[in-house]
Amino acid sequence: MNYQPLIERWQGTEMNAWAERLPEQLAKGLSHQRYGDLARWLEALAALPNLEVGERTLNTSRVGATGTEALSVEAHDQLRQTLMGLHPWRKGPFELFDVHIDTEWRSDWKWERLAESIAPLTGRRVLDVGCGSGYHCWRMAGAGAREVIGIDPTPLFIVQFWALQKYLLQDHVWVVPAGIEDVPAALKAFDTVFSMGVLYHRRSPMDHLIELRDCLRPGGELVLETLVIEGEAGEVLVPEGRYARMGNVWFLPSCATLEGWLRKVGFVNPQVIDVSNTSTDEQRSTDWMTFHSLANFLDPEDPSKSIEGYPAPRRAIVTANAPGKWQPL
Ligand SMILES: Nc1ncnc2c1ncn2[C@@H]1O[C@H](C[S@+](CC[C@H]([NH3+])C(=O)[O-])CC(=O)[O-])[C@@H](O)[C@H]1O
Repeated sequence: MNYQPLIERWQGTEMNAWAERLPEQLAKGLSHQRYGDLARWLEALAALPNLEVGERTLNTSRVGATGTEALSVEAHDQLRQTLMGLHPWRKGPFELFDVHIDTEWRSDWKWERLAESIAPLTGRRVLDVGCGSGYHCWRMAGAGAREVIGIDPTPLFIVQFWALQKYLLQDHVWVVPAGIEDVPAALKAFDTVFSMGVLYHRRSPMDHLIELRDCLRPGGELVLETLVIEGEAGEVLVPEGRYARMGNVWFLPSCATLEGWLRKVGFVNPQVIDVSNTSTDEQRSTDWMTFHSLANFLDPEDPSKSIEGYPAPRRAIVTANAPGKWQPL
């Protein structure tokens, strides 16, 4: 997990402030003292076999790599077992040398819902906040982005990213162990910023939107995906306890409320590009994520409700622009 090339790439550019902070963030975000399982995950990473890659696919549903020739049964099993050592795999799917990593989420479905409705990523510098193991980061690179930086504070996902990167070898795709609060203030360096599945985890949604705005270059595009409720402008659900078994869920606005929040903090032209109920086909337990999943988080008598009696998960994707005129890099 060598971040030195990224630091060198950023030095002396508009990313310099982050280059200076990154060593400290890495030490904190990948600390063996804080994360007891890290040593085991790093062992799995080191045990991945060296395999010759024939083709890499970044712009299809199953992101991954194929070999120049079929793997032996033993090599296939070794790869599968080693990758299984990084359980749970939540975001995907991936396919490495015929090993299909059937993740908890069909993240490709989310990508399909937004890909045609966002500003083309060609040549853009992109930030993906809360990127997990980086599934969407590779899709962004596959769509032509010049540089993709994912951030996620969960160290297992960082190790999963490096496991995939061993075979995908993209020098313009990085996942950094950091939260949005670790991005230097007012960086204004990204052409497109994605925040998907993060806003409802933030105690202060307005502050999150402001942080996202301040990552963007003038006129840059925000792609925001979050849980919403049906309702009018001004309506918002703040679940008192858990929501769909998640403990850290704060604000679920209606789409109209969310658009109002975006305008209030200075975004222009908010557009709802998709609203979908999450199905138990999209989020489910698999061999690669054996814990409970959405089906266990819904009311067994009435799947239109969460197990706590709130409306079942429904997600909206909204785009909006930072103020100003966007110019290509
Ligand atoms: N402060 C933080 N800053 C950044 N990320 C955070 C923070 N706190 C938690 N996360 C990370 O945000 C991700 C949220 S999942 C969305 C994944 C992907 N985007 C998806 O849209 O499929 C939720 C979902 O399943 O919807 C997790 O990987 C956390 O570690």
